[in-house]
Amino acid sequence: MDLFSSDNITNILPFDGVTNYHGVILDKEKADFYYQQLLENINWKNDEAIIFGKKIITKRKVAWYGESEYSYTYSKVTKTANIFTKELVELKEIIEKESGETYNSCLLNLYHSGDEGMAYHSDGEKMLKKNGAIASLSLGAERKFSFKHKESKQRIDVILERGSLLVMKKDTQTNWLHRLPPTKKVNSPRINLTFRTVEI
Ligand SMILES: O=C(O)CCC(=O)C(=O)O
Ligand SMILES: [Fe+2]
Repeated sequence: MDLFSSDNITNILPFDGVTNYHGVILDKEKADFYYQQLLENINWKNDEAIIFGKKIITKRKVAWYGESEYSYTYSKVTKTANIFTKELVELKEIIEKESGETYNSCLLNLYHSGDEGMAYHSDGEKMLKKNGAIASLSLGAERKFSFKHKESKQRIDVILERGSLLVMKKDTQTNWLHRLPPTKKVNSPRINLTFRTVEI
């Protein structure tokens, strides 16, 4: 396999958006190294969200990092970002080079097993740069990821391999929802990093 080549980048969406799957961009050794580092050194917290007016705590853990300690609102709860660690700066540089885009923040998700996932949504928070690229790096267990068109309801599935990069661009968030479906087939953890641009 030719790592770091741009030959095999494909837009997995048939229309109304551009979402490029770059395949595996980190070799096994690097993917394992960063997975372990992030598992140990990230300030993981159970996510809080307000759903139908009630505060809920998710099993999945999350963490927000950025270039400064900006405050942000996610799932109707306001929090403060952590400052990028050395490993996150390294990964950001690798991903910026691979995707040809820049980012100033990162949302990390830790799914302990296949029981944990994320429901259909699009990433359209007000603070996010409109139509800015969102680059998703997957570490640990391989999981299925699904898109659903908001009108036609067409579904597109992709397997996010360990060390792979998926970049959602242009009007993807306007026209498509995405989710990480729970699965009985996976019983080991996965870490996902989504690099984004927030307007501070
Ligand atoms: O875990 C993933 O692959 C995606 C996470 C996601 O969609 C998000 O954090 O907005
Ligand atoms: Fe998302």
